[in-house]
Amino acid sequence: MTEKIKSLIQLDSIEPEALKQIYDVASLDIVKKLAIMPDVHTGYDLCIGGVALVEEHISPSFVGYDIGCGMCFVDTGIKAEEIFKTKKDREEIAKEIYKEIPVGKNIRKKPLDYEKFHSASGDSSLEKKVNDKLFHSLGTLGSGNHFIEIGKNLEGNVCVTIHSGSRNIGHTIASYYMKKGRFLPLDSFWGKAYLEDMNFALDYALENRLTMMKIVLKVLGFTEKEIDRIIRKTLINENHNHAVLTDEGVLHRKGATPAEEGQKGIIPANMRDGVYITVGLGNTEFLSSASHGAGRVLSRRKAKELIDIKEFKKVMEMADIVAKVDNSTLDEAPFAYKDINQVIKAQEGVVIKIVDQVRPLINIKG
Ligand SMILES: Nc1nc2c(ncn2[C@@H]2O[C@H](COP(=O)(O)O)[C@@H](O)[C@H]2O)c(=O)[nH]1
Ligand SMILES: [Mn+2]
Repeated sequence: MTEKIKSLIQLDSIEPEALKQIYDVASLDIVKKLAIMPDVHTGYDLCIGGVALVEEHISPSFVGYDIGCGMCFVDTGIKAEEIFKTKKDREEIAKEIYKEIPVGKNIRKKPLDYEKFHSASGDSSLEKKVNDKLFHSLGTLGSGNHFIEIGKNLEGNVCVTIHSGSRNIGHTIASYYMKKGRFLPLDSFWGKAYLEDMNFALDYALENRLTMMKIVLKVLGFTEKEIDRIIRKTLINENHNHAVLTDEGVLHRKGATPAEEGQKGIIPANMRDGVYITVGLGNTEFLSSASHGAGRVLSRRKAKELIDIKEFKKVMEMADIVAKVDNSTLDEAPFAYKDINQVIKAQEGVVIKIVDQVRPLINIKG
């Protein structure tokens, strides 16, 4: 069983609950291979930071509730000093983004255009539930650690990163299919239906992030033509929770950045340390995947209990980042996450190489 597991970090350094999930999953006959990323922590069924190659079956719980959660990034090519002369300029931009993009549990007052959901299950009550939220949820951020971050890369250019998923749409689809079984045969009615409906949620997640990206670029003062050019030339938009059909089996990523050879990716650290831009090395030993972040060291409850708000305010002020820094975001403080340097060290040169780094100037959270 252990020969199926390939881990980018020492197994004995992993929290016991996540380790139990790793052994449970690896013990299943239909699981051919399991790769563990350095940001691994306990998840639902398959651990977060787990990539499982499964024979002829697809698993709704291995993909998880936030189908298509992922990252979106652009480099505007414009120097930060040209857009932000003062801190006040950054505060104004943050205010404007909060006005234009619903965050937390909020959704849009006016619906946006999107293709209606027709479920492959044929279940009209599932369709209604999804369609009721579909058009008002597009271009909305969500809560927790979903974020919009405007930063400055190594060249000094303004870059934008967005972390969000398929909102309530993916959650509704995931909850529905999880009741149909832990593993659905690919050639069964429920297997085929889940695959199709999951793909709908994956596309929706990509569009959700892209919609927000266009709004942020508009708020930053770019014209439609400039926005099209920035997106055409520099966009990275990838899902880190998904299942993909491959010749070897069904590849499930639960919190892992796709890292096929030459594929660009985004690894976020935390609201102080920003993001890394990566290129995949296509290392099949680790199922062509990398970490999707730093990963938590403190649960939300423990973070609220243990982190000193004064310390949180101090480090964010020292880094000169415009952000919501109060009790509501205490569980998102940099100390709630693993040290990103260690996480990068565990995978650089093995599954990815780093090509850029972006330091935050503005951070938006729900
Ligand atoms: N640059 C930022 N990175 C952040 C922030 N908040 C969290 N994070 C990182 O993102 C991943 C996402 O994890 P997921 O399981 O929810 O997809 C997390 O592990 C952190 O490393 C932020 O505000 N800015
Ligand atoms: Mn995510």
